[in-house]
Amino acid sequence: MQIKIVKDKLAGGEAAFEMIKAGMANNAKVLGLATGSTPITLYDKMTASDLDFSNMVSVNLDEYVGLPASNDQSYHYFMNEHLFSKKPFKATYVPNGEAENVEAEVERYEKVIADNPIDIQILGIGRNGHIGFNEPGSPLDGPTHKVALTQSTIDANARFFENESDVPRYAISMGIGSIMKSKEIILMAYGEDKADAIQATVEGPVTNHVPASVLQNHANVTLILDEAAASKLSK
Ligand SMILES: N[C@@H]1[C@@H](O)[C@H](O)[C@@H](COP(=O)(O)O)O[C@@H]1O
Repeated sequence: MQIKIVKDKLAGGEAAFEMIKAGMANNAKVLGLATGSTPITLYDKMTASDLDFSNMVSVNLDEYVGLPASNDQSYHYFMNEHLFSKKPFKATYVPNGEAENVEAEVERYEKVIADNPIDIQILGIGRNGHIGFNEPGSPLDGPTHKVALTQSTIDANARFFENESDVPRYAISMGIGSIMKSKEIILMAYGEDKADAIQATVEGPVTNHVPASVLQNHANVTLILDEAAASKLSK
């Protein structure tokens, strides 16, 4: 793993942007995209730039089950708000959380990934080490699947909803196996809330108790961290 320590999340977004730009100059065509607060500075940088994404395809990691795309907490809404409404892409894919048949949607989405192999995957990380919505205990080689969110993730997301009971309990997520097929992976983490997860990801054993630790087995991973997120690393 390569580790880049940056001053703050603005510098982190810029560093990730430069890597995407270099990847696109090197023929990258498919970006794997993430939601959460972490990638916002990257998306801001992308929308402010004159880099042309109209030949690029994007494939998002995950979506809540049961939230309509019009709900401002859905990941469809988030992506439109922060990126897609401002930067045209050739095609953008996000799992359909409103699908009546979730199993069929999971299969359709895995086919989307197979048809659009991801060149550069952007990741954030949950406080418990989850990537996408692959919670601790997820198989390290699994495909897209329906996930029951853990209480820690529900609690972390509760601040965005009026009541805790409004937080969705399920999501559709790209599997860890699907993520690991990406040619290049950029994981960003900022703030001391993420320090334990980053320490376990980088220095702990590869275990599905810390899903991000599997990235140790990937040949091309860069972690972009601020000082606080990197503060528990031993070197
Ligand atoms: N499914 C998303 C993840 O993709 C994201 O990495 C995580 C951390 O969010 P934040 O970046 O807001 O800390 O939140 C959610 O669980």
